[in-house]
Amino acid sequence: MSAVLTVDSISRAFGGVYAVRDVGLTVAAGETRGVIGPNGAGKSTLFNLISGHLAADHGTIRYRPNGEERRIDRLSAHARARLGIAIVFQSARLFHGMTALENVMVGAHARTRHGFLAAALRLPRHRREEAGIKADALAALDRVGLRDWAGRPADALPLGQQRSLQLARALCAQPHLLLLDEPASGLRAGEREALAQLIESLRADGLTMMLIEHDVTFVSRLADRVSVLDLGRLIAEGTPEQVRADASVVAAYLGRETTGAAGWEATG
Ligand SMILES: Nc1ncnc2c1ncn2[C@@H]1O[C@H](COP(=O)(O)OP(=O)(O)OP(=O)(O)O)[C@@H](O)[C@H]1O
Repeated sequence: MSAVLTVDSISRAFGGVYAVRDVGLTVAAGETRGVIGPNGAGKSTLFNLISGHLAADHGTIRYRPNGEERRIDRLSAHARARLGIAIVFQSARLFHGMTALENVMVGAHARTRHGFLAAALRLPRHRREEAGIKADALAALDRVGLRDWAGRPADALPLGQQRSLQLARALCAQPHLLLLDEPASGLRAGEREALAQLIESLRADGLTMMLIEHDVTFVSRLADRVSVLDLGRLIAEGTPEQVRADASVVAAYLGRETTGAAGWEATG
């Protein structure tokens, strides 16, 4: 199967300390890739390097949503978003005081062609585009099970549904590669299950995803393959079963993080 994403020897340091060091990985079309590792391993930094919210010091990133492969590591985050790379950040970034629908529509405006002037003047082409965005936003809300919440204030949603709303905002752009940074963190059991089912259904639709997750049971259920980072380096990669049996992975968790070790053992 062809690769959607090829990261080659990517590095990024902060104040002389590597957050990500010489990491290379390939994500196949339609794959769900888990990314795990102890606190501070470099997982979020890796995602920001892929989405363009951080610039790499070294290394290349190539992307092939369909057809031709291109180098994207010098492109802005906005340009990468337009090419279909969407990221859902760990912390909720909703626009308060807006409805659920408006929150999704604001995300979609980033990719409109006519821009601010046409919107400000309310030109016909803008109104047509606006109607299209609204339809896409409603479809995205429907996809995550929030269609009935479209007109309600985003702040009124429980945390689990706020996460789904962020996912809807990402899906509204019809991405080819979706990066999810700990989408289940802080959720209650029922909310986690709903989120897992949603991710499974996106996977069944063939969407290529990368998923940072601390809970090894959760990631093992969802991921085709798992990449393990520790202290900025990629220390293991394989199926969930393979990485769980990898001595260096077990050592990284047991050595540095009590909660991680507990989560690890719980998977048996
Ligand atoms: N903007 C920044 N400025 C300085 N240091 C940073 C910055 N972002 C990340 N780091 C450092 O880089 C390292 C990797 O951090 P990162 O957030 O990528 O790890 P992580 O694996 O996502 O951790 P967690 O599981 O705790 O979210 C850490 O030592 C962190 O302190």
